[in-house]
Amino acid sequence: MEDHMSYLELHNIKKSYYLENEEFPVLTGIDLSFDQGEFVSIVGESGGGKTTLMNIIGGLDSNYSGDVVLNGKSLRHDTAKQLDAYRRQTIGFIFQNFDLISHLTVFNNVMVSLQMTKLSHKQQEARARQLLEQVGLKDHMRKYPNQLSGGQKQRVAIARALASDPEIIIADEPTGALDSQNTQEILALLDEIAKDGKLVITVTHSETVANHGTRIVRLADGKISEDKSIKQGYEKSQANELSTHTLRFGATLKMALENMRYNLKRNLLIVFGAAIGIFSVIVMLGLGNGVQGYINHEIYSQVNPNAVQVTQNVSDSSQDPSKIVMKTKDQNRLKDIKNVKHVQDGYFVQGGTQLRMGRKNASISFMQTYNPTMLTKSITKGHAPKNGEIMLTKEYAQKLNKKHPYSLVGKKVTFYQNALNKQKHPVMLSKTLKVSGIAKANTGATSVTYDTIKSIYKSKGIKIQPTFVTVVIKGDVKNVKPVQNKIKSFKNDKKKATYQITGVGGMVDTLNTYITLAVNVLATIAGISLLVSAIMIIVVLYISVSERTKEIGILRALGSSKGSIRNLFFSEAFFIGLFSSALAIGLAELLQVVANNIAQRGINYSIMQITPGNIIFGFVVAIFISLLAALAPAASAARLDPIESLSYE
Ligand SMILES: Nc1ncnc2c1ncn2[C@@H]1O[C@H](COP(=O)(O)OP(=O)(O)OP(=O)(O)O)[C@@H](O)[C@H]1O
Repeated sequence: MEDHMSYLELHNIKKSYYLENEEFPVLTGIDLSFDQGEFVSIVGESGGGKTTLMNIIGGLDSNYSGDVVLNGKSLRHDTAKQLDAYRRQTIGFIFQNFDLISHLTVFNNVMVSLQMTKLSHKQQEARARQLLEQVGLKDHMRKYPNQLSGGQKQRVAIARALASDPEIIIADEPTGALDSQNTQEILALLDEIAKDGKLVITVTHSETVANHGTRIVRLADGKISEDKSIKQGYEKSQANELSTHTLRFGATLKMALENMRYNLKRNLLIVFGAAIGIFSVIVMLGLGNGVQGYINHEIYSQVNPNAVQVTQNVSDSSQDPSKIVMKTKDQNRLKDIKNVKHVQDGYFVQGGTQLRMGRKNASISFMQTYNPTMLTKSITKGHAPKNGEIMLTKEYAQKLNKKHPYSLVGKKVTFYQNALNKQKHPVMLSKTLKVSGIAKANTGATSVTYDTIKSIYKSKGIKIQPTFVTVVIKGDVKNVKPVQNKIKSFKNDKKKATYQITGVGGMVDTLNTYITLAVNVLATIAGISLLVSAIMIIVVLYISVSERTKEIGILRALGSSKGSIRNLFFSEAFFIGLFSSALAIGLAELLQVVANNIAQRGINYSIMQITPGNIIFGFVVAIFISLLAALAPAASAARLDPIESLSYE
């Protein structure tokens, strides 16, 4: 009859394993009570269910019948989160095979547990140092587990188990892998812990270990066959467990970094592989900007971007000449558009034009009135035509003077033009004009002023009306597009566009649309390598999960929640994304320097222009894709069963 309540009580614990519906009972009704200050050894034949019982006591297994009661409170109804907290705070595990995390130093192995306590970072470090000194590892803190002897590894495990100052230490064959010398030392440490008033429960096959404790419990056929006290238990501890929380995101980030550093070569390759995709996308975007800029630069060096030529939209090719006239009504409408400075009359002279100078002739297929779309800087010699003057392209000037086309500037030429008069009779117009200047080869450049052409026609009684107008736009080039869009938006009664934008302005617009399209297609193709990168990251993370199954089991035993395990892999993916985008951007910038250097020499223009927006885009896309790729592997890591993970080889 119990007249007092023990610290830890097991009530009628039963557990069976099932293989294809066949029941294998392992524990068939265990009743035990333990108190603080006891050092209990559980012995029994192999396969007798000792480990199974420890997993139940340790909160790793909740699939049993019966009850575990801690300090009067049953674990039965604890949620998964409460069991995590129980393992973190109340239980310290020590395993036969030490189960240290191989990519963390001795110090950091202990820190993993301490990071789950609410101590400040300073206090955590101080406690890690103090615990390692306590187990005699003062000089080995910076080593990795594979640089330690078996006995030393087990001391690290003990220091780690003590991190949160838990009340219960569970040691499953803690000396099973050790020689007799080390066994003695580890037993002495466990005895110390019990003396401090903790409850130490070990599973053992060794009589030496069993005789070292205060009590021996024997298991046979799933039941307790013997329970004997060999020594008086120690005084119960006065110290309190430290309060804890699960592994925080900052800690998982740090662990992910340490893991990447431990497998440096492999991770560098992964980062490099992932960088290729981002690199090609950024390069494509940068080249797109550059090519577009270059083409616009080339075009705008010959024409004025702030002026657009507008005609009536005569798609139905009707021969009615009155339909192509830009009437006052049209002009006023255009003048009223926001940012339009003024609208200027223009006239196309098509066919039947001849120039004569001395005995030389040049026939001109197309000519228009001089207007502000032409840039004065495209005039190589002389100036724009004034009234009574004509500007020639170099091509036509050469027809009149092959050797010295520029010598024509200032000379007189006779202009002949076939036309129909009011009575529809052919007449020949003629007028002597002075050559004002020679412009770069460009069809629109052979030109006279609107007033000049008007007066030439008027001399034969023919009245002309503007066949196009030039709309001049105020201020910045960025005002041009809205004006163009507005012009295109006017509709006639057939719901068709009333006007058409002709000349280079319209062409630039179309060209830019095509370039943007081409760049997007290329960037999408480059994006396919992003997909390859993403698949690679998924594969790598799955491999990482299976490689680190044991580590996941250890972390779960130490009390990390599923969420922390998930975060561990998200952290790793985050770094892969971050580092690969940084590498990709670095490489792209480097390529940009080289490419622009070459381009400057060739075409005098920086052909690759990576914008800050492109860089931010690269970072965001890389990290987003990496995190997306981590979704499935991280979830599968979090789903792993802690007991199975711990026994994973
Ligand atoms: N996941 C499992 N599925 C099926 N059977 C299991 C599983 N885990 C353990 N067992 C079985 O339950 C029994 C008890 O196993 P347990 O590991 O608890 O024994 P043990 O007393 O710790 O043995 P040992 O002293 O050899 O370590 C064994 O027969 C084992 O085969």
